[in-house]
Amino acid sequence: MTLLESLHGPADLKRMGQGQLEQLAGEIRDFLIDRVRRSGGHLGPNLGVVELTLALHRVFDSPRDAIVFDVGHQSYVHKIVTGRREGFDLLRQPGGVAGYPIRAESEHDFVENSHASTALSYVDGLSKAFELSGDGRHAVAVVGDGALTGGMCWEALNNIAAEPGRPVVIVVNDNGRSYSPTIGGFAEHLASLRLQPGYERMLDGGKELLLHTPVVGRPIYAALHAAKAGIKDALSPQMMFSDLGLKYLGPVDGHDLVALEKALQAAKAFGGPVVVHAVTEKGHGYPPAVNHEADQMHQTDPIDPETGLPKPKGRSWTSVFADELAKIGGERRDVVAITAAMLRSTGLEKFAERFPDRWYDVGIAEQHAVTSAAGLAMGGMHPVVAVYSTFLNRAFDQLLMDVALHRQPVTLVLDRAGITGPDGPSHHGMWDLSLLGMVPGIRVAAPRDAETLREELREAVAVSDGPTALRFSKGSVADSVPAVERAGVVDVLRKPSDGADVLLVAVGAFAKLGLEAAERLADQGVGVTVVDPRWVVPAPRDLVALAKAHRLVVTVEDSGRHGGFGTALAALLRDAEVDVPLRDLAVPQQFHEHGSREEVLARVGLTAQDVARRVTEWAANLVADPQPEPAE
Ligand SMILES: Cc1ncc(C[n+]2csc(CCOP(=O)(O)OP(=O)(O)O)c2C)c(N)n1
Ligand SMILES: CC(=O)[C@@H](O)[C@H](O)COP(=O)(O)O
Ligand SMILES: [Mg+2]
Repeated sequence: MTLLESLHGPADLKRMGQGQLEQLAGEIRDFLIDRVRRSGGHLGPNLGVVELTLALHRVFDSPRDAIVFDVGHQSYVHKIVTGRREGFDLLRQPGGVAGYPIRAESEHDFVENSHASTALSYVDGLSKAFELSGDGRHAVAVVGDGALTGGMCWEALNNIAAEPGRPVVIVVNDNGRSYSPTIGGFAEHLASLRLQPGYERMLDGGKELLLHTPVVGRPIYAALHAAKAGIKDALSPQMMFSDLGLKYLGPVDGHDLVALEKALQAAKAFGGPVVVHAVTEKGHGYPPAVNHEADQMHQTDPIDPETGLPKPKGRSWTSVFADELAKIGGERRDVVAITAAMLRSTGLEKFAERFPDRWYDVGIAEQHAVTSAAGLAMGGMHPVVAVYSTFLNRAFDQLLMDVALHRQPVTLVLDRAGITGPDGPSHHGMWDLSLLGMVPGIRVAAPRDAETLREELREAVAVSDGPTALRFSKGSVADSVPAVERAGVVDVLRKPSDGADVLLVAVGAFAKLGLEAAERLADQGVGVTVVDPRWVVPAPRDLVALAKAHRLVVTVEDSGRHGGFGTALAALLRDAEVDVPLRDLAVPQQFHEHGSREEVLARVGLTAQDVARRVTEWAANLVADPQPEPAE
């Protein structure tokens, strides 16, 4: 039996000797590589925290002590240590362990939200609760150097530093990268600390020397020890943490189990807020990850054992956007691009390569990204801010009050809109249409294929009197879906020659799903007109006339139902006093567990078969008359 097989919980870990721990770390690395190559996932980040996680669970007593992982994508080792090794056979799949902490999975898991920069706020709150309950529990945050570029971290630090008696342990997992190298002044500060390896060791060495120097050694040591704090600050680089009043321990080699345990024990005993600065390497122990030129396998798809590379996928929505924006950049010098630490994965890399002085990486700081964009727009630029749909939530007030209130020409490109899949409930892009529908003056497009993405992106960056947004799904771009005719700004995708009772309005990537449903319904004798509104906020008025010419309107969208497109179109028809019944099919307003995109869509009833079945039910209830008004 391997040590990994004998590991059923943190207690087993605490009984292991140094040699066993080193062996266990190797077995865990082999296990991670094997499982993640098969299922996909965050291989790089988790290989980087093997020793750190083992040390954390040996020094602290989870779940009595709360260990909170920021983002949570680096919690695989934590899951292995807390008895969930078997669940990795179906990592990020239904029935297997999630790729992030899940409270229902284990009492050792505290935070499920994968949005970055929250861990310090959680441990601030937890430590206050532990202090009030007086049971001496520790609140420990594991926060990456990337997450530390998020504003919430500094809001939390401002509070944590104000309470010198509150035992908060902040473990900075510093591997120098988010996806790509972490940017900004703070990242440079951390780097300067990394470059002062073990000035603690230097101080300890001086102490040993003096204590062994006869006669004069001890008095000199005593004098220096009394002045240690001043000496240390003089020797150590200017440190933000200590200037904030936080005890700083480090930098510590994040792959040295002994050093890590020593630092964490000191932090645990300190009795106040303390930062342990662990220097780690993303992908550590696996050269294909360490040397991975783009992002050190921050997130890898399943790897083909034949080629040793991720399995090829179709052309992505992101790549279509990337190419078109780069072309636009050559035509429009005012167009600039902003990323929140996700240059490649949001498709801005090509633009950045072609226009090196017209793009900005602001760190994991979506709020700052949007308001900075408002500033760029006020200065005469047209910023394109590319973020994943779910992360726009973070910057809603900035969009509403810093961009839209000032009618600034900022374009948001929302990748991963709709159900994403393996990254679970906090990653599905199901909130953007509900949020954007509240923003006065914004115009939002939902392209259905590559051609409409190109067209609607150009239309968006041509708008100069207010914000615009585009939303498209994760993964491979939909096959081209041609229009058979236009009705104003609306594309008609299917129009039965013998008329139709049902108007099916399919939003964005769901155009193809709408057409497939219409074919199923035609086989059952139900006539369906399928249209793509293209611009979905505000709902286009051309849909009013189309609705009047049918007996039932059905909308289908890859977005949350509450405040979605269906809700908006129902309001438009109501205001136009059109009393054709409308039924809206959308993502149920709940948190949806991980699975593949297809599995989750099937789970929530958004397949062509589901749509056809629901429309059949609704069409069957249509009264015999009145006949629809003739098309205008
Ligand atoms: C608000 C928000 N924006 C973007 C992301 C996407 N994201 C996931 S992990 C990551 C990088 C995190 O870097 P770091 O905190 O240094 O952790 P590491 O991967 O290096 O362990 C990013 C940008 C996110 N999870 N949350
Ligand atoms: C943890 C995180 O926010 C991302 O790394 C997430 O896994 C999205 O990955 P995709 O880029 O594959 O959608
Ligand atoms: Mg990092």
